[in-house]
Amino acid sequence: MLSAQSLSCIRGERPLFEGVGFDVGAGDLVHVRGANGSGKTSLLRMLAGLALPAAGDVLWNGVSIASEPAAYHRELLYLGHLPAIKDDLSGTENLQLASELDGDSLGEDAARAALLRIGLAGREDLPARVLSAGQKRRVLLARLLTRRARLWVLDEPFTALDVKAVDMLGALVTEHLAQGGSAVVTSHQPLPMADARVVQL
Ligand SMILES: Nc1ncnc2c1ncn2[C@@H]1O[C@H](COP(=O)(O)OP(=O)(O)OP(=O)(O)O)[C@@H](O)[C@H]1O
Repeated sequence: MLSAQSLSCIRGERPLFEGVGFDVGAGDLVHVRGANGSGKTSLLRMLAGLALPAAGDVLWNGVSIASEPAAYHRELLYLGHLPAIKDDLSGTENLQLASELDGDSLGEDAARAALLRIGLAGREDLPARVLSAGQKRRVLLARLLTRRARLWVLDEPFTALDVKAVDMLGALVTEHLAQGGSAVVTSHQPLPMADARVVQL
């Protein structure tokens, strides 16, 4: 269970938000909403342990994520809103590299299978630099298939996706929740998945 407790964020001199609190248990989906610049990405970076709150704390199963970061990161999959993929590497290589950075090992066949399922058949070996924006995002999203994590923290995952890919991602999140996973998602659009709890910044 993830617990955001009275989180405050200050950027420069400006308080962005304060007193933000919510819990995310097994099977829960939280939709973080707010205008451009309201602090959604800043909040998600705090939840991922990549930024410290000005006040408040983030707990995972009752323990501050700052005190046991390694244990927390094994349970977490954070996908930022800019495609964090290497342009010179193919989709397959990008997935394998991401897995290595997580301390795991992903076989080439498994990487290819994930890319196939995410709709990139025939594009597996192209350098990411020649992929379209939506295809690059699909490479990033393929990590949802190749890495087991109980908590998904996804920043604008629907950006640049076509209608089919939006449905596919919605189905992946729904499946993850049905298996007892949890997810925190930012999106300017209503989510295609049912029963999201909205946190408004
Ligand atoms: N390191 C920083 N120093 C100063 N200001 C920052 C820093 N990082 C972010 N900001 C500012 O904090 C505000 C919130 O940024 P953030 O990316 O969290 O917003 P957001 O809600 O995700 O926006 P969007 O909907 O446009 O993606 C913005 O005004 C941004 O310019």
